[in-house]
Amino acid sequence: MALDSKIRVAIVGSTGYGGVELIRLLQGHPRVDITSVISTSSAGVPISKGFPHLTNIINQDLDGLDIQSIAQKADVVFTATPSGISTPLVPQLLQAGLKVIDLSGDFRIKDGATYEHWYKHPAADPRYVEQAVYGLSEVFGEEVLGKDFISNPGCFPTATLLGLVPAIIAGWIDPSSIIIDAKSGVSGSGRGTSLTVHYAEINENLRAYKVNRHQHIPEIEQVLSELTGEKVTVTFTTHLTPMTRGIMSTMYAKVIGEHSQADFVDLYRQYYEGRPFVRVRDTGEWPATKEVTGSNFCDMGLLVDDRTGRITIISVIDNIVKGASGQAIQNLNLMMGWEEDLGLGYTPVYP
Ligand SMILES: NC(=O)C1=CN([C@@H]2O[C@H](COP(=O)(O)OP(=O)(O)OC[C@H]3O[C@@H](n4cnc5c(N)ncnc54)[C@H](OP(=O)(O)O)[C@@H]3O)[C@@H](O)[C@H]2O)C=CC1
Ligand SMILES: CC(=O)N[C@@H](CCC(=O)OP(=O)(O)O)C(=O)O
Repeated sequence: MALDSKIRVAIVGSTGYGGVELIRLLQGHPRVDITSVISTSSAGVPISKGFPHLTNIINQDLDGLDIQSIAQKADVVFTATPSGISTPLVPQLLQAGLKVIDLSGDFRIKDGATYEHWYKHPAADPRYVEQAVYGLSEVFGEEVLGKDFISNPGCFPTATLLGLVPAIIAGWIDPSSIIIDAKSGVSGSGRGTSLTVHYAEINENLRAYKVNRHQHIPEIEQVLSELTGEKVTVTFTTHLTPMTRGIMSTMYAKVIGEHSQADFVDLYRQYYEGRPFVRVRDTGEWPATKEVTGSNFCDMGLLVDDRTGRITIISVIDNIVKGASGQAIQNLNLMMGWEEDLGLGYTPVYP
């Protein structure tokens, strides 16, 4: 491919939050042309009809979902579809010769029985689950290069794993002691309405949900188990907060060995050196969700408590950007061998 040539991209689920965000971000990408935006419910309608903020930005009608048509129009497909939809869809796209980046949870969990236990519907064909590369960019990015099929991580696992991985790999925290307390804005649950995200239910309210049964628990445990070589289980509680975007993951773990606060900050900065999207704060400074809104950054702070022997790590992301569409584009860049941050240089929107 010539240096200045562009690849053609299609988006399935382009009327959802993840899909619309892919359009916003990809419009600024120098090596991508969006050639098909796909909707099962609004085919034939101009995308700007439902999303007036895209008027003059993308001048296209929504296409219906047709595999052969996608294969003619595109080289790469993002599937930003609800859980269960990608299971039969992605194999068809791959068989048609397309490269796929799937934003759903359908191909993240390597063990089919575990997937079915947590997601409550049938697991995907194990051959495709095996083929999928888990695209937590800063940790497994090297495995993404040249691959055809990337399973993009979940939003909570992205914030949480980026906060835990350096200490876990170094063996500086006890894997059996990890407790994670996470909060999300309501856009994390997608564009479909439900009583829980009704304004009167969420405004000025804070609610824990899916306690001990969240589908991201096996995803976090799978990665930590792979990295430590032992079976890791975590306590993980999610909360819904009255904000539109943002995830904050607060993690606690027992420190192993004699490692000071300065040692931990050095460890994290070294691990993420050269990675453009992770920013480790100075001691005593803590990130807030607004400091990453609209961007692909993951900001984190950490503090060792000598009194309890525990460390507290706080990590924030924008759930739709680094937690979904931004990381998916980061994976596209890594897959194609481009600069990791190509087209992703967005400064957070503040305030
Ligand atoms: N929102 C977030 O913060 C994050 C989301 N994710 C994951 O990304 C995926 C998309 O999430 P999100 O955009 O929030 O979800 P939304 O509910 O906002 O959008 C999903 C889209 O999928 C399309 N769709 C529905 N049924 C089908 C079908 N049978 N075939 C093809 N397309 C279909 C719909 O569009 P239409 O009816 O027009 O076809 C809909 O707009 C999900 O798997 C989600 O779990 C992951 C990380 C974070
Ligand atoms: C606020 C909110 O409801 N968030 C969703 C995130 C869902 C998601 O991203 O699902 P997959 O990654 O599994 O596809 C949740 O907690 O279930």
